[in-house]
Amino acid sequence: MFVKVCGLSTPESVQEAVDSGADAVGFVLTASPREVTPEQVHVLLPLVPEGVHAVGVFRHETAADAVAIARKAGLTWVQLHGHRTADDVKTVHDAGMRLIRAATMGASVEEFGDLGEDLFLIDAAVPGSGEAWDYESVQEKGLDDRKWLLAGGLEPGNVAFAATAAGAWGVDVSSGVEASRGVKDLAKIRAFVEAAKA
Ligand SMILES: O=C(O)c1ccccc1NCC(=O)[C@H](O)[C@H](O)COP(=O)(O)O
Repeated sequence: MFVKVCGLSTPESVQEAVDSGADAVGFVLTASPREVTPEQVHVLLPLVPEGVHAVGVFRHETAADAVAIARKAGLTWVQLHGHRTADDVKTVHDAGMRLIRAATMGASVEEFGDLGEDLFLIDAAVPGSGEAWDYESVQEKGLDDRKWLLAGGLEPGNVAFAATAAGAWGVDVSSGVEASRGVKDLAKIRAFVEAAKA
């Protein structure tokens, strides 16, 4: 099970995610209680070993702006929330970067299609809100062999059930490993990664 821990902003939380075995870590470079600057990401990046994807997360930015900010931060992966098109995927790939494209269950049939992204993510209506949803309902979307991540309201206690119910290839978490909004709980990060990997 691929595991991404998102919304990291301190050396301790990045180190804990990496040591716990996370496959990817996310840095929120858009308006959020978890927002970090490209300069902060630069300081945190040396803690992320080769093989663990470091991802810049964006919501309202254009793909071109996201690429520019990610480049400034030293990142080669971007995660784009919101309505996105094949042109956005091309913009990211033309920049030599890789893309996690995020959608919600309310997205159109086209948005649920494979637009060429490297990973697809299905999230709650409001990203980073900690809201759980009907994970099993994804099964009706026919994602079959797609590489996709489940997100929204996951936590150490429900990740195994949720990933199984949804048939997810991987999982992504932020709120469920926090002590309070924007403040990561190191023990919860470890418990989450262990539960997901188990
Ligand atoms: O974390 C945010 O505040 C955020 C803001 C804008 C776009 C994306 C954001 N976060 C994305 C993530 O942290 C994950 O992809 C996912 O939404 C986590 O959901 P949850 O575990 O329910 O917080």
